Amino acid sequence: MTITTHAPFEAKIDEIDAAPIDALESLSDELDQLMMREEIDHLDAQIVALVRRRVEITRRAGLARVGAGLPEVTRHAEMGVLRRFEAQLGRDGVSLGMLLIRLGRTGLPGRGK
Ligand SMILES: O=C(O)C(=O)C[C@]1(C(=O)O)C=C[C@@H](O)C=C1
Repeated sequence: MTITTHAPFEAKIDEIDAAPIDALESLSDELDQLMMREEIDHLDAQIVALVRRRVEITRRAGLARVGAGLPEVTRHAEMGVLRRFEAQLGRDGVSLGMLLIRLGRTGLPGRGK
């Protein structure tokens, strides 16, 4: 079970409760920023989990190919990945796709090949 604490929010809400009316706008902006920060952190954690999962699956696919006597790498599939990333994200998408493909080849730090 994951326990999430919202201490920064609670502290901010207490501050808003106690604030004079003319300070409310800037306090509410700070609250928006805290909420956005929390969402960004949450998205980053999801991205990391997805990258880990992708590495695991692509390594398994590579090992299966080797087990079947095929090359570990399939350039055709890699080009398809890069084209899809480019279509969605442009040139930086290609860089991101290459990074993901490379992580699949090298494995994650501390986990061996
Ligand atoms: O699509 C596959 O078959 C994969 O193994 C995945 C993947 C990738 O990272 O996208 C990994 C290695 C291959 O060379 C091609 C593509």
